[in-house]
Amino acid sequence: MDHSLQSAKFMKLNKLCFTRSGQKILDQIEDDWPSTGVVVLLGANGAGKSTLLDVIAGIKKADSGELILQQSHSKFLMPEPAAFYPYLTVKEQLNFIADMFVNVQPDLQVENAMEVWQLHPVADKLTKNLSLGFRQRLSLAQLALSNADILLLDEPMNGMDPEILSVFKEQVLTWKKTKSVIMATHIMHEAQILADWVVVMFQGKIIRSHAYSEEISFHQIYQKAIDDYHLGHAVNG
Ligand SMILES: Nc1ncnc2c1ncn2[C@@H]1O[C@H](COP(=O)(O)OP(=O)(O)OP(=O)(O)O)[C@@H](O)[C@H]1O
Repeated sequence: MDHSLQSAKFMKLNKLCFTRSGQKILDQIEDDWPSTGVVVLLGANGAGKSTLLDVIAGIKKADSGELILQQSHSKFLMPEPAAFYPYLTVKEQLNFIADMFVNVQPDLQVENAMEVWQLHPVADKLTKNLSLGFRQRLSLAQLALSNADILLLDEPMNGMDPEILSVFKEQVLTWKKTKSVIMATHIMHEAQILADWVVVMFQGKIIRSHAYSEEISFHQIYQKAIDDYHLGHAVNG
């Protein structure tokens, strides 16, 4: 574990709230996250992970509270499900993203992204006809082309075959040296290999958040966080 991560905080979540139809989807979210490395968000279905990523990305606006970044940063979200222009081919979709984000040698960078994420077999396929695994690859290729320094990944490992999963892990380990990678996932045993920081969400709240040390599994951290939360509630109640 890199202990410098604990001091080099860069993103402050200050009492973020997001309520819809009377449900507190984000309930006074408060936390500080490090400037580089991988922050993993764990939580049951409906805990609020995707909503939090959307608020950080700026796709959803919190009803109250604020997100404070130490400097200005570019952000790029890999949403779940992945979203593309349905009638563009894979190659056209990547060229479109490169036009927006890539200043230097866009053709070369598109080619490189296609190579890394093994997209050549589907280069001329319409994005609407891609399988789940290839949609994830294309979404990750877009993320790489964005050159953003905060990468927000919502369930990135869904549908990946073992070969592309190992490419994914290799890429994340490279990205995390210089970028902040914030990832929501249910695939705990793979995520814990990549993590520097772990966050557990429950019913719109962050109930645990700390630097991650490999001595203890995500499964144990998650279970203990939930147990302690219920115990705290029982004691307080
Ligand atoms: N715009 C909205 N209007 C009403 N309810 C919403 C809205 N956005 C999210 N929700 C609800 O907020 C809750 C949290 O959803 P969210 O997708 O953030 O959870 P999650 O932790 O990502 O879940 P999962 O693991 O299933 O992806 C869910 O109950 C969802 O139905």
